[in-house]
Formats: sequence, C-alpha cells, structure tokens
Amino acid sequence: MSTPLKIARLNANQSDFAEHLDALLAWEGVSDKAVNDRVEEIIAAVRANGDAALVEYTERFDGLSVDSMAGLILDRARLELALERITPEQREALSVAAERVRSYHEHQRQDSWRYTEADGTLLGQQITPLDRVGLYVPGGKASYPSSVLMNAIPAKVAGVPEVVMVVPTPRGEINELVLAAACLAGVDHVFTIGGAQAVAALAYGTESVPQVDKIVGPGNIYVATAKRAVFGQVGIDMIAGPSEILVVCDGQTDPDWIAMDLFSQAEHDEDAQSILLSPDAAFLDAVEASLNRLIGDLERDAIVRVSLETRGALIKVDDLEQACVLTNRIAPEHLELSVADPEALLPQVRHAGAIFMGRYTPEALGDYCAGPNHVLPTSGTARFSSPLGVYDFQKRSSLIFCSPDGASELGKTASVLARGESLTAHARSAEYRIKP
Ligand SMILES: NC(=O)c1ccc[n+]([C@@H]2O[C@H](COP(=O)([O-])OP(=O)(O)OC[C@H]3O[C@@H](n4cnc5c(N)ncnc54)[C@H](O)[C@@H]3O)[C@@H](O)[C@H]2O)c1
Ligand SMILES: N[C@H](CO)Cc1c[nH]c[nH+]1
Ligand SMILES: [Zn+2]
Repeated sequence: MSTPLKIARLNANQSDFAEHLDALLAWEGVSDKAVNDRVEEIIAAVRANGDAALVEYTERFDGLSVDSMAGLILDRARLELALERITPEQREALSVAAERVRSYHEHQRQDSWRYTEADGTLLGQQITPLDRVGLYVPGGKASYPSSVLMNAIPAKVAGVPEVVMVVPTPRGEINELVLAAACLAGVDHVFTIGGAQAVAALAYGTESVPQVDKIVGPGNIYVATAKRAVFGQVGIDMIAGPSEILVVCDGQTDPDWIAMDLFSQAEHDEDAQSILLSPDAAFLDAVEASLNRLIGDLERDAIVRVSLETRGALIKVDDLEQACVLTNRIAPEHLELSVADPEALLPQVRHAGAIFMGRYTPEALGDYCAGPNHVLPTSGTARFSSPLGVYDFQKRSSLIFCSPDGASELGKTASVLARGESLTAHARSAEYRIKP
C-alpha cells in the first residue's frame, strides 16, 4: 500500500471555500517571467537563425542530436512505413477513430450563403479554407496519436490544402502510431521539433519549415506561451493548457470507475486537474478509498500523485443544482455528468468544453474515438471558447453586390453617415452612384 494521497477535501459551504477554489484553479501563475523570457529568447533565435536554431534547441531540450535540419524532417514514405509497421489491431483502432472523428466533423462544415434583395442587391458570406496550417502535436511526456487525428482531420474536412505537423521526439524516440495517424489523416509535412522553437518556426518560417497562417493544438507551458507570443503574426486556435476533468456524481456510480476517471486526466501532467463534486459525503469517502487502493497499480502514479495532491479536490455540495453552479464557475475542459438523468442537468450547464453524459460515458472515450474533438478550452476559457473544429480552419469573406437601384438607395444613407464623420471622399464616392 502506497502513502495515503493528500487530496483536498472541501465543502462548498465552508466559509473559505471561494478562496480554496480560486487557489486550486489558478494555473495562469505558472507562466512566470522565467518562462516568458525563455520563450521570447527562443522565438528571437529561430527568427534570426532559422533551421540552425531548430537543430540547436532540439539537441538542448529534446536530447536529439542531428547533423542538419534534414535529420528532423519525415517524408510521406516514412509515414506510410509507420502505417505498415504498426499492428493490425492498432491500424484498425486508428482507422475506426479516424472515421468517427471525420464523420462527426463533417457536420461542422460551414457553407457559403447569400440572399438577394428586391432591388437586385446581393449579400452573403463566402467560406474558404485556410491555405496552410500548423499542427502542434505534444510529445514531451507522452505521445499523442489521437491528437494527430483531432488536429489534422478537421483541417482536411475544411479543405486546407497544406497541413504541417510538428511533434517533438525526445532522444529521437519516434512513436510509430503518431506517424501512422499522420499518414491516415493526410498530413503533408512532418518535422520532429517541439516546444517554443517549433511554434516559432511555424509562425515565421525557416529555410525548411513553411510559414503557416494558423497554429493549432495543445502543448505544455512553453508551447502555450509561444502561441500567445506569435498570435497576430499567425492565428491560433486557443491556449490549451494542462488537461482537466470535473466529475459531477450523484453517488450511484461505482467509486472505482470515478477514481479511474479522475486518474485518467491526472496522468497527463503534474499540472493536470481532476475534481469531483458530489452531494454524497459517504461516496466521496468511497472514491478517496478507491483512489488510494488503485493508485499503486498505475504506471504513471508519480505524475498522478503530484497532480491530485496539488490541483485535485473532492468537494461536497448540497445537491446537483449547486454542483452545476460550481461547474459554471470552474468552466472545465471536460465535464462528466455521472448521474441517473444527465439530460435534466444539461440546461443548467453553460460552461464546459465537452460534456460526457451518464455513467457509461467516461471522458477517455472522448479522448480517442467518440468523434468530437479532444482539443478543448482549458483553465476556465470554456466561458468564451469552443472545441477545436472545422470552423477553426475556415474563414469568412463578406459578399456585397449592389444593383444600380440598390446603390442609389444605399448611397443616400451612406452619404449622410459619411458627412457626419467628415469623411467627404466616402460621401462623394457614394453620391456618384445616386440616381438623379
Ligand atoms: N488539451 C488537449 O487537447 C491536450 C491533448 C494532449 C495533451 N495535452 C496537454 O499537453 C501537454 C503536453 O506537454 P508535454 O510536455 O508532454 O509535451 P510538449 O510537446 O507540449 O512539450 C515538449 C517540449 O517542451 C519544450 N521544453 C521542455 N522543457 C523545456 C525547458 N526547460 N525550456 C524550454 N523548452 C522546454 C521542449 O522543446 C519539448 O520539445 C500536457 O500538459 C498535456 O496535458 C492537452
Ligand atoms: N485528455 C486530453 C485532452 O485534454 C487528450 C488526450 C489524448 N490522449 C489521451 N487524452
Ligand atoms: Zn486524456
């Protein structure tokens, strides 16, 4: 039996609960000055020295030494080889997941639209895919073939012609499943680089890495800080930080199941966050006992322990309504409604990246193969952000066509407003089209 877990036990009604919760949720503070300075320095070096900086940082941070940038490029043939090398069972699982992700995302494709007014004026919106996007696939502490599918498939469904993937391969250890997933998803270029240097390369381009229009995908604090720094030079999807799970349980699910659901996100990272809310104090005790009994069986028990002891909590609430109020305050990346009637709670949930409904819907299924995207807003940003989707790879252009009659009518309105702004060239431009 390992040392008992020191996971926070809180009651939503205790007088200092709000302070405890704020402290638990604070992650922004981790992106401190030292990280910011290092990221700025890395970006500047990549801009100045291109491929040479990538080779140097890859040796320094990933322990991978290559003679030149050529050693960090994987061509299509290498991706196809990976697809052959993995086991038939893995190939089947990847294909099933890829197909489910693809068909879910097909529903998200936005189409151009237009309408015509009585005088022949046409208005609308033209939807086009981005030209070239960069996918960041994390690879520091774990490899994520599933993240390759989740990033690349929506881009391809949107019609992006060129998809550039970066993935660190610490000490040169290549994960064949990651490459096989890239092959299946139709990724066009793969570079084995990571961290802030990979983000900088995608944003500014180097001799080998093509400059992209938008960078998507999750990563650690260096990746997140770099994405924030290059925003404006390129688009970004969101700042996806450490994984999070919030479980709301009525106390009737097997405590071992809930313990494992909490572990499932804690095992990503020491900074990952797993929280359980339940109105049943005895159930919280039972889950705590399960956590203590099961943690010893985990391969990543050391990471899980730090995550649960520093950022985890088991919280007693009055009822499921109070649990929903707290859910909206936390705005978690993943919300599990492990209750008898999840539909009944749904109207009360306003902020969550993805909502897993019912006892038989563990978050892990969504991570791999349910279909919806697993790149989701974290750290409370579900208040204003949405899951990564096809819409992130499409952009909109407004369409305006004025008939002569339409221009004459609109010209009168525009003229008045332009003169009100003292912009007389605007006014005269509009007035030329007014019929006498
Ligand atoms: N939200 C999602 O959809 C999702 C999916 C998968 C993973 N994740 C999260 O992504 C994160 C992945 O992090 P990771 O570390 O495993 O991989 P990562 O690829 O994000 O980071 C590894 C890179 O970080 C850089 N780095 C590490 N230490 C550094 C240092 N001291 N100075 C400068 N650079 C340094 C290195 O360049 C290395 O290549 C985890 O937090 C995980 O929870 C999120
Ligand atoms: N839970 C992660 C997103 O927060 C995604 C993932 C990939 N593999 C396993 N899990
Ligand atoms: Zn996960």
